[in-house]
Amino acid sequence: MPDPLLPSCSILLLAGGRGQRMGGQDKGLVEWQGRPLIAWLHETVQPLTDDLLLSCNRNRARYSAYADRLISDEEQGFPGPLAGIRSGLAAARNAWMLVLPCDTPLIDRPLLQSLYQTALEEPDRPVMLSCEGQWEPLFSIIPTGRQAEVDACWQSGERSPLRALLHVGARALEVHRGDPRLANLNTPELLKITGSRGTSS
Ligand SMILES: Nc1nc2c(ncn2[C@@H]2O[C@H](COP(=O)(O)OP(=O)(O)OP(=O)(O)O)[C@@H](O)[C@H]2O)c(=O)[nH]1
Ligand SMILES: [Mg+2]
Repeated sequence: MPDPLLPSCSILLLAGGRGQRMGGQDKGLVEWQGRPLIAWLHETVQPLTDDLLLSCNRNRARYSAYADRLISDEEQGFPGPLAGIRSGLAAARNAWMLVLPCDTPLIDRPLLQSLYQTALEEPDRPVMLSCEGQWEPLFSIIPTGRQAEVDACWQSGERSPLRALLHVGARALEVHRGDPRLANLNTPELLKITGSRGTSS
């Protein structure tokens, strides 16, 4: 395997949700422009890492094509994305873990590389995107050495990824509101957008 473009960085694709706004469908497997949403993410991130994790709570056989390893939440009943992050931090083999949601097929490598460069500046602190002041905790890089603190947050009852990451000192990488790369396809209506992927290098 060639050297990963983001050295020492595991990647966690979050696809463990209920998909309620999508009528209960497993959102990562819903098709957009002829392919499952997760396939677009996989194509973008696969060359970046030597440790690609995917968090799912259903359809493991289908998801196995899109990751090196699958993980699931410890608790049943879709306890929320922080459960996936927590399991990811426990499984990740590298010093950092990049977190991404499964429903953002327009995300590109330059943005992920910017997030990574920002993480390198202060290696012990998480970084998350912020759209003109609105934090986006599911677009983040977390030092895996902070796992015990995130876990302690969870054990104390915290379920918000944002509050958990702020608790461990997260800082922001600012992007413009409406950056098309962050388009989040949560509903059947939004799936109709025909954004172009351009080149993903
Ligand atoms: N592991 C895990 N991931 C989750 C869970 N809930 C949401 N996610 C993931 O977190 C990301 C953001 O969540 P949403 O966009 O709200 O997705 P969702 O929860 O499946 O959709 P809704 O039910 O419509 O809210 C998606 O990539 C989800 O797959 C969960 O309980 N466990
Ligand atoms: Mg949700």
